[in-house]
Amino acid sequence: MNTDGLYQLFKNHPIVVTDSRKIKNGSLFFALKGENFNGNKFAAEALEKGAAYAIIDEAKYQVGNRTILVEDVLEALQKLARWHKKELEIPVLGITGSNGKTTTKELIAAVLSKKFRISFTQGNLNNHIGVPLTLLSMDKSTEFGIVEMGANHPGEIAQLCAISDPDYGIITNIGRAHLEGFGSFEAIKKTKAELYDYLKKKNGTIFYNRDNYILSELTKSIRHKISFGSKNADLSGHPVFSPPFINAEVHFPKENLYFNSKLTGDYNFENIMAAVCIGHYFEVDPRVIQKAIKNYTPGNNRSQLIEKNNLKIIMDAYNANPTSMQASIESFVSSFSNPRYLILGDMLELGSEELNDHISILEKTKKHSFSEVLLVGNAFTRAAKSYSVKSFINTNSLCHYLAENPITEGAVLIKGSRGIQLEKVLDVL
Ligand SMILES: CC(=O)N[C@H]1[C@@H](OP(=O)(O)OP(=O)(O)OC[C@H]2O[C@@H](n3ccc(=O)[nH]c3=O)[C@H](O)[C@@H]2O)O[C@H](CO)[C@@H](O)[C@@H]1O[C@H](C)C(=O)N[C@@H](C)C(=O)N[C@H](CCC(=O)N[C@@H](CCC[C@@H](N)C(=O)O)C(=O)O)C(=O)O
Ligand SMILES: Nc1ncnc2c1ncn2[C@@H]1O[C@H](COP(=O)(O)OP(=O)(O)OP(=O)(O)O)[C@@H](O)[C@H]1O
Ligand SMILES: C[C@@H](N)C(=O)N[C@H](C)C(=O)O
Repeated sequence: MNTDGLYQLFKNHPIVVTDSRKIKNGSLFFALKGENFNGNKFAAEALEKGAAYAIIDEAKYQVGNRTILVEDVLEALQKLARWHKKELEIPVLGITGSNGKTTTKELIAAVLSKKFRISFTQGNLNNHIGVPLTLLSMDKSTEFGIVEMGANHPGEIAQLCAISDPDYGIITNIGRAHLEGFGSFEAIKKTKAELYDYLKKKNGTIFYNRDNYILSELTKSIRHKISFGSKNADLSGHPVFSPPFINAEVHFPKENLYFNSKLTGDYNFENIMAAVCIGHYFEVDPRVIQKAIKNYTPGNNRSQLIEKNNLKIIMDAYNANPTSMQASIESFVSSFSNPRYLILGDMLELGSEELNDHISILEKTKKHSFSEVLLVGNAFTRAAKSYSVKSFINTNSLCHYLAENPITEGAVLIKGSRGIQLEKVLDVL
């Protein structure tokens, strides 16, 4: 069946499900292939459980007339999403970047939802499957779409733009994340800039951080652009540190307004400014924007402040790369004095630069004084050999150590890649 045909089915059954364990009545089940399973095998089960149709790409799994055979299920899902976006005729804002995509997206969503009926990426569903699912969750009532786009290899943002067809875009920043898949910083830059390339071609509008040199350079040839930042920007403001939270004073044409947040980490200033700028552009009342920013509480181990026993814990264990780890440590140092502790986990997916990048972080930690630096993971353990810091092969070993040697007071930064599971440390603090 072609995309037009599928779209007719989708119009009558506008709920897309990709997991037979989570079937909804009357839904369309897309039988994806993944690392562990072949979704085709669950087509019959999905239909039994109430799916209206199952979209498959292996003829041997056809059952009756409610299995729809396509060439490639993933491709069919992506094409359907693109078709749907065109049919909806709503503006879509695309967000990519190395760090801060989800936080910025959540802040923008909080702001724009005060004026529009919006639909936006849930959690981190930002890849070649998550982006189509996000688009297909939008319906006729949606007035504005916000789509987060993630990448760990070259060309991926162009592919996601082709699916989501954004009208507006923002790159949060470009840093050294997922170097293993990209191969080089230049490749990261080129891939992220694919969002600008796409918008340039369709005369779309981009929002960018004027303080960021790389982004300012990349936007030079773009016509429709709106900047934010600390100076010389269309909307300027400056960070106001209220440790451990970061706030912003923003200079609107007629007044200066103060934006409180529940976000730790001074790097969140740019995320807040992005949301304020985009809200202002779409004419959300600045005082309404203030409230939206103030009410946003980060979750899922992203720059969270947790107070436990006598400790102030910055839980930042959702992900890590050289750029964000450096930003996190710097912000921690300017927020807290001793007693302060660093618990750092490996930064994953760095490829051949792994050892050097971990050593660089240790060099940075030497410039400040900490009550203790505790490291977790293979890369940090190798890097730590010539430093007087303790390292542990995994989080469980660190937990055993902390149970015997508790941290009793002060501030603790917990930062590491998702795979290191540093959040488990919270149980023993
Ligand atoms: C395909 C899928 O959605 N898989 C999810 C599923 O995995 P599972 O282990 O169950 O098996 P398979 O993937 O092999 O299964 C194939 C299909 O079979 C279905 N199925 C299985 C068993 C059964 O009984 N019935 C069935 O119907 C199954 O549902 C599959 O459809 O569950 C896992 C646990 O919940 C999910 O983790 C897994 O999700 C995959 C990884 C996925 O891609 N999900 C997207 C919706 C998504 O957007 N996920 C994001 C990840 C975003 C991310 O990491 N972004 C990076 C950058 C982007 C990199 C990109 N190149 C990439 O590789 O992803 C970033 O840094 O931001 C998320 O989950 O957060
Ligand atoms: N503007 C920023 N600059 C540097 N680091 C940041 C910035 N914003 C967030 N971070 C760091 O990145 C972590 C994850 O934030 P967030 O989930 O918003 O990023 P993301 O880009 O969506 O991540 P992912 O690619 O894994 O989805 C934060 O906890 C923080 O440590
Ligand atoms: C969690 C995932 N989106 C990610 O960013 N992974 C990297 C490798 C990390 O956890 O640091």
